[in-house]
Amino acid sequence: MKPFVFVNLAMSADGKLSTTERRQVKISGRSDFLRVDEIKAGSDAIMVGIGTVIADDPSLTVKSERLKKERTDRGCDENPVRIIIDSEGRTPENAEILHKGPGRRIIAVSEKASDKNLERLSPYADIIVAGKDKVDLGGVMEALSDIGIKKVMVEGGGTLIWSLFEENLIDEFYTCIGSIIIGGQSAPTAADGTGFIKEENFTKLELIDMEKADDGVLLRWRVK
Ligand SMILES: NC(=O)C1=CN([C@@H]2O[C@H](COP(=O)(O)OP(=O)(O)OC[C@H]3O[C@@H](n4cnc5c(N)ncnc54)[C@H](OP(=O)(O)O)[C@@H]3O)[C@@H](O)[C@H]2O)C=CC1
Ligand SMILES: Nc1nc(O)c(N)c(N[C@@H]2O[C@H](COP(=O)(O)O)[C@@H](O)[C@H]2O)n1
Repeated sequence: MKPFVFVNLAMSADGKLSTTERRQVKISGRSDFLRVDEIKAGSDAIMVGIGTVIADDPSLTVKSERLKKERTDRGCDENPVRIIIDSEGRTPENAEILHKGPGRRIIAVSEKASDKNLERLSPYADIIVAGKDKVDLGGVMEALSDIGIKKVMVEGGGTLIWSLFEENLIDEFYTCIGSIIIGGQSAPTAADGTGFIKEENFTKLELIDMEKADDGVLLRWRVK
């Protein structure tokens, strides 16, 4: 069993998630910020790769007081369970995600993570060990389902999302395309990694919704 998994990203009109320096940039506008807060508050868990934690130092907290209250009124923590995919347990101890706002944190590591790192991180997060070198994402999804997590929002970045597509673990894919060009061959995109080579392996999507969002457009796709 696996939870329902959806990706939400903001990308530039040329398909970039940030700059070649992998610096966090503002891509979407105010109305998208509010939409993202709503879908985050409606999720049981929110997942990012260690690359995003190191580049952006996000907190991944729910921002609106109303949405936080709605969560606590229905018996949930203010914030969804925050999950980091981090083979070696490199997450910095002072990362925002480990400190800001109440709620459970999980760091999914592989067997490569040192005991020292596991000891270092265990005061801040529950640890799931899955996979030999890289984190076994299918195994993590099963473990999440076993602890009652039904809906996972993936915030990025492109390396993690690529692996989730490759392993057919994504159900829906939402992108807010902003009205800027970032450019740069090595700037991250929505699905980096090795890429599919054969057309028959491409992930096929069905467009379920599109709407204007500020100066950009929000596209919602379902994986066929
Ligand atoms: N615009 C937007 O909406 C967003 C933009 N971003 C941007 O994306 C960039 C970060 O993305 P990126 O560098 O791709 O990093 P990711 O956040 O995708 O993290 C990737 C890392 O996760 C670890 N990992 C462990 N197991 C796996 C696995 N099975 N598959 C894939 N990864 C695994 C690897 O590190 P290890 O081997 O050490 O475990 C890997 O390098 C930043 O520039 C950030 O600003 C990020 C989120 C949203
Ligand atoms: N939805 C969206 N729009 C943008 O313009 C963005 N730059 C991002 N980036 C991601 O949002 C996360 C920030 O989380 P916190 O505010 O710290 O909770 C982070 O992962 C960014 O990469 N998203």
